[in-house]
Amino acid sequence: MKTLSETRLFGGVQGVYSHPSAATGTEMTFGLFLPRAARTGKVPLLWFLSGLTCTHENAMTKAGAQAWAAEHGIAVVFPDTSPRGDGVADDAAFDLGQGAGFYVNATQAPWAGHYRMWDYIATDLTRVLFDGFALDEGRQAITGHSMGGHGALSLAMGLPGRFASVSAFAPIANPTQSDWGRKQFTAYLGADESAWSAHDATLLMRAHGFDGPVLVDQGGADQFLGLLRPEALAEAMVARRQEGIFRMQPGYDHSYFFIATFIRDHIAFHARAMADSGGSGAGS
Ligand SMILES: N[C@@H](CCC(=O)N[C@@H](CS)C(=O)NCC(=O)O)C(=O)O
Repeated sequence: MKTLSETRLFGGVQGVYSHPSAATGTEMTFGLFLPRAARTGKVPLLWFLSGLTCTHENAMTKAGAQAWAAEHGIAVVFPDTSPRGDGVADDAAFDLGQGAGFYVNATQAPWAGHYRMWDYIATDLTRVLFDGFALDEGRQAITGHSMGGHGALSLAMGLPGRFASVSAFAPIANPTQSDWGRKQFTAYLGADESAWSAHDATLLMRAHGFDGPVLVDQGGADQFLGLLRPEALAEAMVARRQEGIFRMQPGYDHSYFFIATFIRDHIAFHARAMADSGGSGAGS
């Protein structure tokens, strides 16, 4: 692992690091905020998965998470959204290829070689984080925005027991029924739609839900509402009797201004759930 930068803020440290990933076969960059408490003991970890076109940097610099993470004594990791580099397949469209990994393991050419973002998050980056930093593997939670909200919800429901809580800002909530999903799943996973359902938050919610609290915020003036399909997830949460809160926020769009407005609530929500979850030890 290489340290690219470490900068003091809110009494903690905002680091940027890179490391070789066996999952993607590339060098990957991530941001990690460690609160002051990490100097003397292991702290809980919140994952923040970003959306289309983002690198590790967007949420790290624009979401405003660190002030509240420092207050609650929790770390926040900001992973990249895809493998990158000259030897990595790409597409001219902003919603496919580099910056648009969709948190799946691609099985189709030309993507299968490097686009393994599920394994990257679930396994590779997990080991780098818990082996390299003062983080409590038994206290993890996950959030994300848009494509990253899709990633957070599908990883949380796909890896039962791992995350104490899950939240999302304007998630791509029902990708198997949206052009933000069908296009990418066809490219990465192939035309057989049976391989897609493990990556659709609405279908996962209908099938088994999440064993813990869920918080979803959606802007009412989001320019991508038709692609995000929040109503499908909200209906599935009610049908499942899922513990959780779905909030429509009138007037808010899809931007980081929306995220920055509500991030305080999400950090407090996850801090509470991770404190309740026991911690120290058996993270899976
Ligand atoms: N560039 C796209 C929109 C991409 C977009 O809105 N990306 C969101 C995530 S889905 C984002 O976080 N962008 C980066 C940023 O705002 O910093 C378009 O023009 O339609």
